Amino acid sequence: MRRPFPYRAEVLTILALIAAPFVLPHLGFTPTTINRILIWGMVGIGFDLLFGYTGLLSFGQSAFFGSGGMFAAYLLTQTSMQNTLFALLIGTIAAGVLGYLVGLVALRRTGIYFAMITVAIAEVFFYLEFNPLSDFTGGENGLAGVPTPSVSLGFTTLEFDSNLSMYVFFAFWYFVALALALRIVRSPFGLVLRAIRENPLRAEALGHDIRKYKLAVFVVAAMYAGFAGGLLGMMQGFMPPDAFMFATSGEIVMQTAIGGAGTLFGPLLGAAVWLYLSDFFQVTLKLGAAWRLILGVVFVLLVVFLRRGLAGAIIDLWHLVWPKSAKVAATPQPTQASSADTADMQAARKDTRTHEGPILQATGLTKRYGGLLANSDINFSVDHGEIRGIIGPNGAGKSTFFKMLTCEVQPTSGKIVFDGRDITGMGVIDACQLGLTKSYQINQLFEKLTVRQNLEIAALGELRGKFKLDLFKDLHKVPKLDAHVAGTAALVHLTERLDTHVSELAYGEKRRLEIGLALATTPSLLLLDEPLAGMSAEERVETVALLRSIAQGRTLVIIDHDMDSLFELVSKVTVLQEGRLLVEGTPDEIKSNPQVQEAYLGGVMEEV
Ligand SMILES: Nc1ncnc2c1ncn2[C@@H]1O[C@H](COP(=O)(O)OP(=O)(O)OP(=O)(O)O)[C@@H](O)[C@H]1O
Repeated sequence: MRRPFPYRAEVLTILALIAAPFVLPHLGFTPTTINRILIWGMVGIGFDLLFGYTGLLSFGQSAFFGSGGMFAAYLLTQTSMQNTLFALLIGTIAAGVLGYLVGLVALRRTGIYFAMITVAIAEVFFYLEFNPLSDFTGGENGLAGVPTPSVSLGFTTLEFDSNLSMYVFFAFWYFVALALALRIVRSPFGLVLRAIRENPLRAEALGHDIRKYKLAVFVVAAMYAGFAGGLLGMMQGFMPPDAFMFATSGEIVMQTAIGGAGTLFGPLLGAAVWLYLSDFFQVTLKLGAAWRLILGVVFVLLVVFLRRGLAGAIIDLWHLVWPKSAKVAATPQPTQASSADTADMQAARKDTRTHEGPILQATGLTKRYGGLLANSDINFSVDHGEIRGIIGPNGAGKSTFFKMLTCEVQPTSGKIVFDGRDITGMGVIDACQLGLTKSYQINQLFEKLTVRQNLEIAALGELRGKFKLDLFKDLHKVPKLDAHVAGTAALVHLTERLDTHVSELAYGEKRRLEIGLALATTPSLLLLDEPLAGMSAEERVETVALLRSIAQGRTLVIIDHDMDSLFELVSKVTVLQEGRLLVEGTPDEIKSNPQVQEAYLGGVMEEV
C-alpha cells in the first residue's frame, strides 16, 4: 500500500496562509485582526503542545508572552540594538529560561494544583511588571516606539511596515512555528508527551522520566509564547502591559478549547473566531461592555456542542465525507512481523550481569500503611529462567509485594537486590530501565492511542533510555522500533489490531496488550499481576497458551487466583497470607500442604 503524502498539513497550511489575506477581508476581518490571529495562533501552538498533547493545563502563558515581548521591546527601544530578528531571538530565549525556572517549581505538582500554581505565577509576573520592574517595562504605559520588523540581507533591508508586508512576515513565522510543532508531535518525544497525557503512571512504569519531558515541553511552550509576544510589540509599535494580564492566559486557554486542543491548528481557528467575534460585537454591533457576556455564551455553546473544538469537527466531517481516505491516512502501514522479528523479541532480554543463580532477592520486605501491615518481613528469591507463581487470598498483600519489587512503592523496611544491584529506594523508572517491570492487575493502557502507539511508547523507553530530547527526529526512523513493535505484537497476537484504537479492543485483547507493554520493555524479569483477571473461559485458554509461549526462556513471576492455570505454568509457588510468606514449594507440594489447605484454601484444594 502506498503511504500517504506525509506533508499534507504543511502544504495545506501554506495554501491557507496565501489565500487568507485575499479571502478573509471579504468576510469582515480587518488586516490588523488577521495579523493578531497569527500571533495568537503562535502562542496557541506552544500551549497546545503543553495542554492538548501533554495534558498540562497552564494559566501561566501570559507570563512568558509578556516577558518575551518585553525583553525584545526593551532591547529595541532602550538599547542601541536595531536588529529586530535578534531581539526576537533574545526574547524567545529569555522566555524559555523563565519557563525552565517556573517549570521547575510548577511541575512539582500535577492536575489542579499545577494549574493553580501557574495562575499564581502569572499574577506574580503581572505584579513584577507593574511595580518593581516598571523602570524596564514602562509599568502601566508599556514600552512605546517598538520598530516594525525588518530583515537586513546585506545588500538591502526588507521592511515589514505595512499591514500586508507584516502579514507576510508573521505568516512566514507562523508556518515555521507550525512546521516545528508538527515535527515535535511526529517525533518519539511527541509520542511520549501523549503517553503522559493518557496515563502518566504507566508512562513512568515503562521507563520514561516524565518530569523531564514535562519540563522540556513547558520550556518549548514558553518559547512559543515569548516569540509571539515579541511579534505583538512589533505589530502594535509598543509593548502593552496587558500582555501580562491573567485574562491573556484565559484567552489562550479558551481559544484553544474553541479551536480544538491536540490538533495544533485549533488555536489558530479559535483565535480567528474569538477575535472576529470580539470585533464584531464591539465595533459592528457596538454592544459596549456586554460583548464579553455574549462572547462567553458563544464560548460555552461551542465548547459544549463541539467537544473536540472546530478542528475536531472539521476532521470528523472530513472522515464522514471521505471515510476511505481517512482510513488510509490513519493507517500508516500494516506491519507484519517477520519470523526474525518474533524470534528477536523472543530472544530479547536486557543484559544481566549474572546468568545463573538468583536474579532477584528480597530480604525482610515490609510495607506498612498506617496501622495496616500489608507485607511483613518477606524473604523471597527468584532464579534466572524460573517461572514462579504467587497465590494468596484477597488482601494477602500480593499486589503490594509486586509494587515494592518494581519500586513503584517504597518498602517500610527490607532490601531488594536485582541482578546483583541493591535497588531498594530506587524509582520505578530506573527499575524498568534495569530490566524489571510488571503488567498490571487493572489495565494501565493508553486508551486513546492505537495498539501500535502503545507498543511504541513501551519500546521507546527501552530503545532511547529514560529521557531524550529528540524533538525533531522522525518516530519511524528510530532504529529497530518497527521491528520491535511488530515482534511484540506477534507475541501477544495483536498484529492484525495494530492500527486499532485501544478503546475499541475487546477485554481479552486489552489484557494481552497489557502484557505486551511490559514485554516491549524487554525485561530480564517480568512480573505479571493477575494476567487472567476478569477473562471469559475462552479468553483464559488463549491467554494461558500465550503465557506458556512467553514463558520460554524468560524469568517470570505470576500472581493469579486461577490456580488450575497457574499450577500448570509455574515450577514453584509462593503462598502469601495476611501479608506474610506462608510457604513455598512445587505446585504438587502446595496442593497437598495441609497448612495451605487449612489457612488459605479451606478445602478447595482437594478438588483441584
Ligand atoms: N495504598 C494503600 N493504602 C492503604 N492500604 C493499602 C494500600 N494498598 C493496599 N493496601 C492494603 O494492603 C492490603 C494488601 O493489599 P494488596 O492489594 O496488596 O492485596 P492483594 O493480595 O493483591 O489482593 P487482591 O488479590 O484482592 O488483589 C489490603 O488490606 C489493602 O487494603
